[in-house]
Parts: sequence; C-alpha cells; structure tokens
Amino acid sequence: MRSLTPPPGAAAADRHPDAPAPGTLLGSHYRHCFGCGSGQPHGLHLETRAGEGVSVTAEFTVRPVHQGAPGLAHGGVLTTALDETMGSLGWLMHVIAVTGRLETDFVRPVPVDTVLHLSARATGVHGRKIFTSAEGRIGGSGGPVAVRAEALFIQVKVEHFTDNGRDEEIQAAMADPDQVRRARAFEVNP
Ligand SMILES: CCCCCCCC(=O)SCCNC(=O)CCNC(=O)[C@H](O)C(C)(C)COP(=O)(O)OP(=O)(O)OC[C@H]1O[C@@H](n2cnc3c(N)ncnc32)[C@H](O)[C@@H]1OP(=O)(O)O
Repeated sequence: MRSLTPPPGAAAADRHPDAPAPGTLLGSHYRHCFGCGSGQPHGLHLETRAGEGVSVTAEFTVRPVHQGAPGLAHGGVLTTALDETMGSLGWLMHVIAVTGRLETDFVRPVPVDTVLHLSARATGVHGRKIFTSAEGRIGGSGGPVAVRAEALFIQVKVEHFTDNGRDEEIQAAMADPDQVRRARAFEVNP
C-alpha cells in the first residue's frame, strides 16, 4: 500500500502569487465536469472558494439523484465531492495535476438535502507529487464530520488531456472562442 503521507524531505505547498484571494469563488473549470459543471444536470455543482495558503472550502448539496441507499448519499458520490475539492487545490498552486490515489473514510451517513461543507488543503509536495487531505461536515463548517479523505495528485502536462481525451470533447474545448474557458477546460491558469 503506497502512503498518502508526505515523505521526509517533502516541501510545503506553495501558493502561487497570482492565486485568487481567500474567499474568492473559483467557479467551474469546465462546464461538463461532473463535480462542478453547470452542464451536468445530475452533477454535484460544487461551489469552491479559495482559502488561506493552499486550502479551499466547498459546498455540496446532496440531491435525490445522488442517493445510494434510500434517503442517503451514495459513498462514491461523496468521494467525488472530496476528489473535486482536493483537485481544485492545483488551481491555487498554478499546476495541472490529476488524482493518482484517493482514500476515503465514511464516518457517518449523509442524508439527502444535507449541505456538506468541505475543506481541503495541500499537506506537502515531493517532486511531481502533491499530498492533500479533506473532510466534509454536515450542515456547516462546525458540524459533525461525515467524510474524510487523503489523496495524492500527480502533476501532468496538458498533453495528459489532449492526448487521451475523446477527440470530440477535446476539439470542442479547443474551439471555444473564450480564451479563459479554453484554458480552464484543461485546468491551465489563464
Ligand atoms: C479543478 C480540477 C478538478 C479535477 C477533478 C478531480 C481530479 C480527478 O479526478 S483527475 C481524474 C482521475 N485521475 C486520472 O485519470 C489519472 C490516471 N492516471 C494516470 O494518468 C497516471 O497513472 C498518472 C499521470 C497519475 C501517473 O503516471 P506518470 O505520469 O507516468 O507518473 P509515474 O512516473 O508513474 O509516477 C510519478 C510518481 O507518482 C507515484 N504514483 C503514481 N501513481 C501512484 C498511485 N496510484 N499511488 C501512489 N503513488 C503513485 C509514483 O510512485 C512516482 O513517485 P516517485 O516520483 O516518488 O517515484
């Protein structure tokens, strides 16, 4: 089992000087992203804000389409919310990174209609590896912890997406006349 704890010699994560100020809503990076995009009717529609240092907060409202058991959120959906929240940390560091490994603890059940308050931070950087952790609390930032996760993100080049994504979506994203949207679809800071 490979560790999700930064190894000895890992550096602290660096907030990019041009990172959005704490409190700024980051907005969706890609309209069709299942985590944050407005173009996904059943998506999570996560709203993420920059925090201090390399940290973010996010809110996810659990809707009936997110059920696993009757009236309860599906665990995989909750993991997606954690993944998306930790994934947006790269935005504050101005790096492109994808999830390599993610481990979730499900601490308590999360009913439909819950507003899950998520927070995530980068815990260290080692070469291309970015170590992160996150938690989700029920009802507010002081509410009971429902889920916790640790994840390892790995920095990649933009070709990770352009070489591997389905051609139809890659072409559509690259043809977007809006330069900012075009860049953000590939997680590149404009
Ligand atoms: C705002 C943005 C929101 C984003 C949405 C949320 C994020 C996502 O869900 S991204 C989608 C899910 N992730 C993916 O599809 C990634 C698929 N995997 C891959 O493409 C590749 O395996 C990739 C890029 C992660 C790593 O491959 P590669 O670039 O060849 O790296 P590689 O050289 O093997 O490994 C680099 C380092 O990472 C480590 N590593 C790689 N994979 C893992 C893993 N699964 N677990 C632990 N360590 C790993 C290696 O051991 C190596 O460590 P070291 O430098 O100490 O030797």
